[in-house]
Amino acid sequence: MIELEIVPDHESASTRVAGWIVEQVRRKSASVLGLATGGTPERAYELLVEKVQAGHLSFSDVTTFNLDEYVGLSPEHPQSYHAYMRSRLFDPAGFNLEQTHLPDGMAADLQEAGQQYEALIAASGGIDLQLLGLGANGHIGFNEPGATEASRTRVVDLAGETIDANARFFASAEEVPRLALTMGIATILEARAIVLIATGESKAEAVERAVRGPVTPDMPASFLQRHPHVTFVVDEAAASLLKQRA
Ligand SMILES: N[C@@H]1[C@@H](O)[C@H](O)[C@@H](COP(=O)(O)O)O[C@@H]1O
Repeated sequence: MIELEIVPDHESASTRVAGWIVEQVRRKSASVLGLATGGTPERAYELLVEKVQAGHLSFSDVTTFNLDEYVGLSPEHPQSYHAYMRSRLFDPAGFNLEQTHLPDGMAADLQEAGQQYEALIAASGGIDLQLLGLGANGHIGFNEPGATEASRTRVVDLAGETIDANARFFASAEEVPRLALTMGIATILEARAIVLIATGESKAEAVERAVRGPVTPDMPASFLQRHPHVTFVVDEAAASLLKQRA
């Protein structure tokens, strides 16, 4: 069952999601957080940084695991998810980089890197709270349509629409990597709690199909229906089709 929180706009969705993370860390300082990239969670990260800088929050005992990374981009590449996380959250919120983990998209053996990532997550005790964004095509992490419920951290081909959607962060679509290393659906579903943030009209169809549609690899986010503690925080625009067809 997916729980829905419909809020007016992106700002209130960001506030809600940041609040969720704050509550988790206050309840358990040594929380293991699963983190997401993309444009949607940027504001939530900003709000968390403000709290840390004001002395109201500390991530000093937290461990983090990110969902995914492009294959072939070094951590220094400005569009790598390593760089994204360092600039948006890890550096300004005072993380020690040893607390943070992202898949190694530069590994010589990517399959082995995926297995090692799974082992690290397991050794940490598992993810307490996983933050997710949502692709307009229904992807979570980089689990594109076709991803199976049993999938684990592995190399995937990016869908054409994902390459086009993410081209805005690169000089051109040609520069967007074609491959990524991503946690699988099974990896994500093992988190104890999941919160997904989706805002804007471009996500409305994916939200509606994920929440109401059949559970199918065609809509990877629909697998979240199988998780006992998952909440979607969506703004009015992203909830528009849910409301229309209610
Ligand atoms: N791999 C990421 C996802 O983790 C993210 O949730 C999604 C949506 O991105 P945005 O928030 O920019 O719409 O696409 C990216 O490609």
